Amino acid sequence: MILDEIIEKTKEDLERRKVEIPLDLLGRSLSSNPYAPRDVKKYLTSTKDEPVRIIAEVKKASPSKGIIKEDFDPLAIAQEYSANGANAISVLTEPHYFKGDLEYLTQIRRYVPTPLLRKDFIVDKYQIVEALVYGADFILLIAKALSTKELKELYEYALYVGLEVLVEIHDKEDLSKAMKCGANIVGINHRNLDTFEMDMQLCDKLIPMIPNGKIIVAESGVSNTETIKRLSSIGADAFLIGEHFMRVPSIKDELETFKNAIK
Ligand SMILES: O=C(O)c1ccccc1NCC(=O)[C@H](O)[C@H](O)COP(=O)(O)O
Repeated sequence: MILDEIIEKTKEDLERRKVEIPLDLLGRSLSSNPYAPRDVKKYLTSTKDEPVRIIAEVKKASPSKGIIKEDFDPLAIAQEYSANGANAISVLTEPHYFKGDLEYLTQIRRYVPTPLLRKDFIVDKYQIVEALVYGADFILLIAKALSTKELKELYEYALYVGLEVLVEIHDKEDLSKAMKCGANIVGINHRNLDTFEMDMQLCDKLIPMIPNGKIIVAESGVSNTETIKRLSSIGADAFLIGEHFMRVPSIKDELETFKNAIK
């Protein structure tokens, strides 16, 4: 199972990083951290004036597609997203399967004003402190990868250090975990992270089960305005889009089209 494999590798790497830079040392660098996390909820909540919110992803590769973008310049991509109306930017930091890097967060945070998501497989408080130190505003927690207790502990720790959390779900059990931890931002991932199968009808099943007042993010496989219009009409606030933006000839044109899907 690919998700288990990624988590296993993540834990191995983590043990090494914890020896290289122990948590207290990592935490100490926060006293000189120039980047306070922004409150991302206001950036991701759909409003009458700006109904479609976009989290645009900086994504070089993935387990399902291999290398997606050969000539990959994370800063240039993030600058283009920011200049053309992305409400947040998702930065993949997992190195083995997505060819990401934690340093991308810092590079982008230095020059780009848009809020940043650390998109990784977070299983430990150490990674949350890293997210803060490297310049993220919010993190991803994948319900499928964590027990209810782990999810709640990591969620509360993230909020405690000032980071918001996107809690990702794929089925009813995940949703139940997300609600138990009190998630405010719920991401519905159309992609099954073990089989890579896409279920573009998943929001239709899960959104009606989510209590009012939550910010809902539709994740993966979004590549046209019809999907954005349809999912917005049933309650999606925001859309997390990676591969599609990596492959289009003009990010500017595509972002503009998606942002104006509802008028
Ligand atoms: O993208 C994958 O192949 C993948 C495989 C296993 C675990 C996670 C995976 N992707 C992470 C994501 O959730 C997506 O990068 C994100 O939702 C954007 O999806 P897309 O627009 O389809 O690139």
